Formats: sequence, structure tokens, C-alpha cells
Amino acid sequence: MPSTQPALSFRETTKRFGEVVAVNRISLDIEADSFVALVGESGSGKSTLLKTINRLVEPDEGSVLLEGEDVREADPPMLRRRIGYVFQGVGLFPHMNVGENIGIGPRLAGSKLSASRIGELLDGVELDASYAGRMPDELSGGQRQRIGVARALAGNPHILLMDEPFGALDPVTRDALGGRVRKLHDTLGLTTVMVTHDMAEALLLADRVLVMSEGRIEADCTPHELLDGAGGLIAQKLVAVPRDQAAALAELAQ
Ligand SMILES: Nc1ncnc2c1ncn2[C@@H]1O[C@H](COP(=O)(O)OP(=O)(O)OP(=O)(O)O)[C@@H](O)[C@H]1O
Repeated sequence: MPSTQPALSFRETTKRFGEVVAVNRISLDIEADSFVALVGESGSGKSTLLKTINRLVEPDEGSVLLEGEDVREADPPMLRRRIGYVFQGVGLFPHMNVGENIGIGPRLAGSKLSASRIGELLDGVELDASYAGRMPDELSGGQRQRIGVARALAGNPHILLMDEPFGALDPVTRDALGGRVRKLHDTLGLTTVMVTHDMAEALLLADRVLVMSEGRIEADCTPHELLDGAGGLIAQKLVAVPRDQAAALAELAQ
């Protein structure tokens, strides 16, 4: 029987930084296998909410449950194995080659990835196994970002968290890598939460779009619902950007 337990649950989760309420009493469940995009203007609390999942941020109030278990109760190395994390800039260790960078999580947990497993992870992000021997400064930004995804998946996580993972990439690379990550999400049966500024990316990749504003969830809709006009003013202002661009392009093409 398929499990009906949510992969992630926020329960009145709150985080303040001084006077700023970055995350304001958020409660919601995220279903296993879903791909959720977190969008909203700069400073709306997206990254802070994401980081409460892997405990880079500890909530002041409320809790976060991972497959029913309070993340505060989970052993941190276990949590890192269950949750892959990709962020803008990737943070590869410059003195380690690609293979060593991909294997860093398992190595810290006391196991060594085999060359064939590293090859498999590279293949997952459409890079040849020979990349394992390259140094990070021999890679393009897009390739580094791919390595970041491979590294996040090295421990066979159930959950993939991504914080503006494609933000610094050119549009073609960004689009290709986004599509690749969506495929990996589907084939590996991941639950993915992705922070993005880009509503078009959210609409194209996600099953569910959460729009944040001032620490709260303003809209919680499927891409179809958003395109049909749901979600309220803030969400619709964000949807208008790609829609207006598409309309302008269609006009130009006539
Ligand atoms: N470590 C911190 N110390 C103090 N304030 C912080 C810290 N991290 C975040 N904030 C504040 O919390 C609020 C939410 O920030 P957060 O980074 O979560 O927003 P965001 O929606 O991810 O923004 P962006 O899209 O610009 O990355 C902002 O007002 C920010 O300045």
C-alpha cells in the first residue's frame, strides 16, 4: 500500500531575525513524490523556510516533520543522508576533484563511493564518467551546478532541496538542467522543494507552487490553477511576467 504520510510537514513554523519575521506560522504538508516550487519576492522568506527542513535554520516556534519525525529529534548525519541540498554557487571544494567532491557526504559518514557509483551519478546529470578526475576550476558554471546535483544525490536521499539552483546560469543551460532535474525527480521518486525567483521555471517544473510574501504562504496552487487565474493578486503579478513575455513574443512572430 502506498504511504499516505506526508514527506514533509510544517507545523506553525516560525523564524524571526530580530524584528523581522522571516517565516510566520507556516503550516502545510508536502506529499511524497511531489515537486514543489517556492516563489516570491526577495526577502519573502523562501530560503529561510527551506533551511528549516535540513536544520541550517532552527525555528523559534513550531516544528518541521520529515516523514513524520521531528527534524530536531533526527541525528544530523542521518538527516544529511535523507536530504540532498543544492544551492546557488554549489560550494565545491577547489582542492578536491569532481569524484571526491561528489563523494564527500558518504565519506564524512564513513563510506567510500565506488568509481562506478560516481560514474552513475555523473551519468544522471548527463556528464561523462571522465569528469570524475577533473578539478572544479576546469568546469563551466553549468557543469559545476550539475556536480552539485550529483553530490546532493550521492547518499540516495528521499528529499531534494534546491535553493536557486540555476540562478546564475544562462537561459539555455538553465532550461536543460531544470528539465534534467525534473527527470531525476521522477525516476528516483524524490520529493523536491525548489526555491526560485522565476515563475516560468516554477510553472514548467513543479506540481505545486507555493507563493510566499512576508513570511507567509500567499498562494498554494498547481501550475494549471495559477494559469487559470487563481492564487490572488501577488501570485497573479508573478504569473503575469512570463505570460506577458510569451504574448509579446507571439506578437513579434506574427
Ligand atoms: N541570517 C540572517 N540574519 C538576519 N536576517 C536574516 C537572515 N537570514 C534571512 N534574514 C532576513 O529574513 C528575511 C527572509 O530572508 P530569506 O533569505 O529567507 O528570503 P528569500 O525570500 O529567500 O530572499 P531571496 O529571494 O532574496 O533569497 C529577510 O528580511 C532577510 O533579510
